[in-house]
Amino acid sequence: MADKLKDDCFALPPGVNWTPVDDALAKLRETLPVVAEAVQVPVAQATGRILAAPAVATRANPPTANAAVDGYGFHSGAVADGALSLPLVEGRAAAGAPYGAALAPGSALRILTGASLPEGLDTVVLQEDVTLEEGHVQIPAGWRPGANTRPAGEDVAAGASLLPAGHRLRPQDLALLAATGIGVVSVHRPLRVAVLSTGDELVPAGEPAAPHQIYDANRPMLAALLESWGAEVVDLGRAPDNRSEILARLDAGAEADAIVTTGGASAGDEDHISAALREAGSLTHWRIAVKPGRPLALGLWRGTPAFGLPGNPVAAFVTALVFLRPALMQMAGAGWQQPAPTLLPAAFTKRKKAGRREFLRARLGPQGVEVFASEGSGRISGLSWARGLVELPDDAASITAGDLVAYTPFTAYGIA
Ligand SMILES: Nc1nc2c(c(=O)[nH]1)N[C@H]1C(S)=C(S)[C@@H](COP(=O)(O)OP(=O)(O)OC[C@H]3O[C@@H](n4cnc5c(N)ncnc54)[C@H](O)[C@@H]3O)O[C@H]1N2
Ligand code: MOO
Repeated sequence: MADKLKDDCFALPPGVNWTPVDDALAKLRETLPVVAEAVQVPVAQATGRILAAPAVATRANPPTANAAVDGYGFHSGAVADGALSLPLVEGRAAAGAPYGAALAPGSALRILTGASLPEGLDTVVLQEDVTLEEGHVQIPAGWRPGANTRPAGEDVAAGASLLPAGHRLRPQDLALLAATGIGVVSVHRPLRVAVLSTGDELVPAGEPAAPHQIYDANRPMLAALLESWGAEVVDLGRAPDNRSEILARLDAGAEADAIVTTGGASAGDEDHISAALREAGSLTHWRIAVKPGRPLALGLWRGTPAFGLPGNPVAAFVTALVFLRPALMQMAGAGWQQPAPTLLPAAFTKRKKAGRREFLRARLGPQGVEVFASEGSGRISGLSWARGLVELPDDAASITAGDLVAYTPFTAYGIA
């Protein structure tokens, strides 16, 4: 009957077991182990790497009490309150060049920013606030004992916990490790992830293409995503829709820690990825109740986790963020990472059916969260337009402008 046929490429066909998003995520989280071993690397090479052990300060920061400004120092306990005229001793204290003796009570010393405070000096007056006359420093009233000094360890005490295992090191973390005496850190080696595009129609970017051919958009996108998540990419290239060719590439990918493919995840005659995983008896999940991305195929290929992402670039991108990223982060030693969305007012109207979660390309505008004009899964331009995703719940929903919706910026998915 014609009225049973729907013009809806996202309709959930009856009689199929659709796995809810949360169930598929929970299964990945339960089953995927940490596979990246710990290695020792110099701090200067550790940005983007994941700590394999907690980092503990081996030294205080700052290691000694020191001057916060360029000026003149003295001991507050050895002088009266109010304006002072103190004899200036010879020499000075500078960062890296300590004074090397105790300062005589009642005298003043030239001291520069970062210099360790010598014994007998606990207060520094800014050089702009004093005058020098006949070997004396004239200090106006109003100075405070201890002014312009930084106590030892005010930032970090020796032995303090700095960062937990599983933390991904950022440039500023390298400063913290270096400052607290750490030269070498224990980090997980990067995960090696094999990437394969499948489809007879695919041509690499920049090459001549016949009208029936399309450019391989997924592989550069996925390789860049993986790199920004700290993985090393093993490029398996693109395979035609040929079973034995695809099996050979999957075998090559099994040398890596994980395999990511796009295309051939659905149920068509040329959908070899889902068929290969099914025939190997290792397809653990297929058909997720999600839009876009429902033909996501999750399984093992010769013991290596394989993520068969859908071919449509929008579906490949969304499933990479939602399923692949937390899974790889866990395997890499960073722990399961699912960003918590922020509730923000919608600047759109939308009705959705029950039974599947939906992710829309979104960005923030003056009226709230805007969504891309089309939900088409081949509309790659919407990925560049967007700054994040809106996640609509599994249940039916009717959203009108001003309703709160769950928005997650791409930055929370580790994309700059
Ligand atoms: N009978 C059914 N047909 C389809 C279903 C279904 O459940 N039943 N699901 C639809 C959905 S939803 C999606 S998403 C697609 C994904 O299917 P595949 O993973 O098998 O992908 P392909 O058929 O190979 O390709 C889909 C589409 O994407 C283009 N593509 C593929 N690879 C790339 C690439 N590397 N760069 C750019 N574009 C690519 C390809 O040319 C196709 O246009 O299946 C629906 N069909
Ligand atoms: O899941 Mo398929 O998501 O067109 O878009």
